[in-house]
Amino acid sequence: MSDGGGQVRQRKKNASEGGGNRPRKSKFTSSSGTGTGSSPSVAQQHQMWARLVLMVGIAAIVYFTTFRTREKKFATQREVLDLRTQPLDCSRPYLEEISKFAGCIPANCGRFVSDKIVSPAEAGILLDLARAGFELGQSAGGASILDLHSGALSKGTQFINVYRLPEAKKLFTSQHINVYRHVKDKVQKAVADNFRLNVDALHLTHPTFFSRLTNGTAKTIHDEYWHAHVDKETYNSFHYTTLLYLTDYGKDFAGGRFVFIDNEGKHNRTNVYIEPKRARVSGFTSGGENMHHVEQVTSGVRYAITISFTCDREYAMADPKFALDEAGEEEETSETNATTA
Ligand SMILES: O=C(O)CCC(=O)C(=O)O
Ligand SMILES: [Fe+2]
Repeated sequence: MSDGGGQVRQRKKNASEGGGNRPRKSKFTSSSGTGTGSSPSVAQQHQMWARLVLMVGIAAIVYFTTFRTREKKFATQREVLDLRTQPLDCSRPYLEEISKFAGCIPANCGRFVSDKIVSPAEAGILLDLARAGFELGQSAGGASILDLHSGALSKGTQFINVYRLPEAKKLFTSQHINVYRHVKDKVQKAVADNFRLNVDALHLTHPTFFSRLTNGTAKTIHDEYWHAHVDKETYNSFHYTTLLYLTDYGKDFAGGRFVFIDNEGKHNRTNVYIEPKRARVSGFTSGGENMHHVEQVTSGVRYAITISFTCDREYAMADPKFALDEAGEEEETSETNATTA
């Protein structure tokens, strides 16, 4: 303590002596190399460091108390969930729109996850179907889609119509078709039950598609699957989104968790994670209350199906016919939808 006081007094004295003599003093300092002139003393350096550390500390406290991201696990890989739900307030635009559709208005907006709607065997059959489909075409980047309704299949940097490929005839068996329809019906019922809707007021809509995600470098915008988005904004027709996972996070692939981004006020957010698991179904209202993204896959292959529903009859879509027996007819009527990824 007393040393410090002495130095302060000494500095004051030096300063008053310095007066109009600065050039001479600085010459002396540089030649002697003692560092007593313009270079800070050790005590001064300590003081500077202390101030810097204090400032960084204060900045860190301000940052971490102002911008906070919490993390919650909604469904982990190890759990086997009958049903887990999270009610939420609907976003205003979603509520305004959905209010027009009697029988299709949710009791609450929100989200659910269940491992009991689809059996692992059914998911296995759909995985075989997906693998067989993606044998015929894949994106040059990390995200491929196969839409069995429109026939759209990623190929290189474009989309082709899978139903125009002769090989497709052998691929899609009646077992595949039946399981696909049955699974869709069960998922539709689960959405109706969870949000207390009239199941007949809910219609399958497009795009409903298989996805295959890898860590491949994105070649087009369709490969960039990891951006945060609101489904109602990305796909105008959606009112309820469901996802059926066909492969396992942590076993078949790394990364690739599904993340809801819950913004609480301006600076606080909670990331709510769903770890994909074979046969796991998640469902949620497609408005701004359920902003989400998919983490980038870092290794392996992630397969899932996005099954989407609308309340608007105008956007309703029939089950896929896989009408390969009437291929000629299909070729003319199928539209390649290149906007799904
Ligand atoms: O595959 C997923 O987990 C989510 C995909 C997605 O966000 C979407 O299809 O809109
Ligand atoms: Fe989405």
